[in-house]
Amino acid sequence: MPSTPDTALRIALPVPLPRAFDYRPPAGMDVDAGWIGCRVRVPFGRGDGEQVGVVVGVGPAEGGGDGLKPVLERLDAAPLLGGELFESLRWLAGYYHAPLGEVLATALPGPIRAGQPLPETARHGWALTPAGLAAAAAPGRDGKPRRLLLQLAERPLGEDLLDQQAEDWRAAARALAERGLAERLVLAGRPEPAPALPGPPLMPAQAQALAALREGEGFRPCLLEGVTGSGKTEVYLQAIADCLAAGRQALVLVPEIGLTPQALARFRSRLGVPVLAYHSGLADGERARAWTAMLRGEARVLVGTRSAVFCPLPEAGLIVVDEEHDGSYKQQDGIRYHARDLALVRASKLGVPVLLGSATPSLETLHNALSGRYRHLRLGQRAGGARPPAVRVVDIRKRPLRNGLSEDLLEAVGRCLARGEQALVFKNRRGYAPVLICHDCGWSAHCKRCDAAMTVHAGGRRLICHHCGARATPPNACPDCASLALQPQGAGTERIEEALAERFPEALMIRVDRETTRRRDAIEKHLADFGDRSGILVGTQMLAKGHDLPRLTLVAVVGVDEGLFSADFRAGEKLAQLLIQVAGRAGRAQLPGEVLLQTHHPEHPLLNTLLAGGYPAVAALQLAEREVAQFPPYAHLALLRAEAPTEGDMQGFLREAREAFVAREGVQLNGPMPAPMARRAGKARGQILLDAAQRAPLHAALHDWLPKLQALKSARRVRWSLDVDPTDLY
Ligand SMILES: Nc1ncnc2c1ncn2[C@@H]1O[C@H](COP(=O)(O)OP(=O)(O)OP(=O)(O)O)[C@@H](O)[C@H]1O
Ligand SMILES: [Zn+2]
Repeated sequence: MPSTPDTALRIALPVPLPRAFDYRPPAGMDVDAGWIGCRVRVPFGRGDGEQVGVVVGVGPAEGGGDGLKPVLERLDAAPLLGGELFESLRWLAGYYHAPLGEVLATALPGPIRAGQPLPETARHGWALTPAGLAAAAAPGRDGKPRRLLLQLAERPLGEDLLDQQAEDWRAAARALAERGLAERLVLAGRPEPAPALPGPPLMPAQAQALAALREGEGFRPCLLEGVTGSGKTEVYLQAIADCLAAGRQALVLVPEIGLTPQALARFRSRLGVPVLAYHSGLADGERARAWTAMLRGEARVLVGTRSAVFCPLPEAGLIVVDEEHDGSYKQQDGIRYHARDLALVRASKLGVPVLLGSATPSLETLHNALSGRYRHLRLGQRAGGARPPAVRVVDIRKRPLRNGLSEDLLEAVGRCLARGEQALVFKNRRGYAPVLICHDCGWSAHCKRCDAAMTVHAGGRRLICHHCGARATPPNACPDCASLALQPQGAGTERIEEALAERFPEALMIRVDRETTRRRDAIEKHLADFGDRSGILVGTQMLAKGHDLPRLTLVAVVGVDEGLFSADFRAGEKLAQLLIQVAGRAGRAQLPGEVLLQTHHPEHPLLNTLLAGGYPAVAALQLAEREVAQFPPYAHLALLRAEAPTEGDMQGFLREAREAFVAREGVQLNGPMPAPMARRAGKARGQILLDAAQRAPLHAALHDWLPKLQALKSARRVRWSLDVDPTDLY
């Protein structure tokens, strides 16, 4: 459209205001729809403040063009956020009731958001210098640098190919560069496809799933429900290979702890094209490069965690969401989006299949599959001849326990070690023991700032609050009754490790939890050190998925009971998922596996259902309960959370929020009520829960409510947020 004096550019800025801002085009420039999706630099705020925003509209200025400030600079010649991605982000802003400017800022990698030019995405490689060639011809000491030197003597190699061969070539390359033997350079042309390793021939169920996926055209949401070890990843790999052969790009989302070097190496060795990784552990520049390489179509496959769902897919062919039930797909602050749900929306706008895989699908997804909205593909058996593990409940009522471990469990570990195999003792909690309790009066050590017990660490010498990180020294005597009978209650991983070491002093043992594995690759290192030697692994949920340990034949679960009784309506679903996932670590190869569940409640319906019918039976039971109670997926929720230094401010805001709510047919407002954890880090916390049988009235109600909340004076004294489809009610 030709610019008139009134034409304005509507710009979304990364500020917490739910509107776009009008600016005048730069002097003497015509603007048209081609500006939409481009970044611009604009004056904003007082003085010479500036912001980088994205043009979201072009048209007559609201209230005339007078007085509008001009755009300072257009940063992109062609739209950065075009077509589908832009539409999907608009959907996201609408659905989560978040300002579009903040959504766009969340979607863009840091340097791009900050207005930097798009990074260079040319492929880099390594080649030998003349000195390097001479060194390669001469004899030398063997080692990683030497092996790389000999490889490069044959021809220069791209970094993507080097990545495909070994994760740790960079240190060797640096060592060669420091000695002037090799140098990094830009490679011309497209990557030559590396030889892809062939996969095993598919089993009939896998072949059927793949055939069903190939059927039809356009958007096809599919649930691939396959028991652990049934070969879901093989199906993804074949589907991705199809997609690549058709000349299209694939996006694979994996959970936070699923993006292991092992997993990446499997994708890389099997696909024969560079596979980019995308996760929060990457440097900003690397993320910007991966994002841009997808935008330019140079990259064909990207495997990443939650935020990878924002990668451009101009030539999309497939989206895979592995372990679709995993909690890490939901962002728990800022814009509280669910990456799986956004993946579905993107696939539908892109007109491509989306494959949701899990052994333990979320009840939301399962409900969609059972009601026919998604195709339901099943893999009922383990691949490669592995049998499902035998599961046994160990009743520990009135049985003596050694540091929380029953004799049955210890004997099973002993038998496993005697066979020369590996045992995993799994506890869904870290720390030496959960709480310090006075055996005489019942006093327990609580965090001064949170409504939570502190956890005993370091063999009893330290208390840590796992909610705010506060540390304290345990008192010598009970502050309430002066008794000296202070005892740690319950068994954490440290204490289990101690108990096992006492019983099996000779056994090789490692503990894998957040304390021992701060770094992303630490688990891998632990497991590599362990190798396939016989021994005991003690761990928390970090070990529950993803890892393939062929000699692991016994999984013993301690502390099942904590998950059986909880206020959270999702607790049963989460416990069943965790038990199935951790049980899935046992007996994945040729050796048969055994699983022990140690509990005080052997009659609990959830455990019995799980034993008799596996996850599908538990899911059916839970779905029936949710239907009766009208919880998701049979109802839709939105949660308004508020926290403030004083109880009064928090309650005042929630009271006014309730008054500002306009009643709407089909939407129930519950509260204000205290949050399940009513104090955290010294702040009082409360909430209001909205529920509705239908989404539309819920969203209409939120749409009316939000501007009123923003206008409340009391809102300035609290921190508040709105969570659409909350996954936990804390
Ligand atoms: N058709 C097949 N023939 C032989 N072995 C197979 C076949 N498909 C998969 N496998 C092997 O079985 C094991 C499990 O397969 P895979 O990792 O694909 O399963 P999964 O369902 O993705 O596992 P998880 O439970 O970790 O999600 C792997 O070692 C894999 O190489
Ligand atoms: Zn605390």
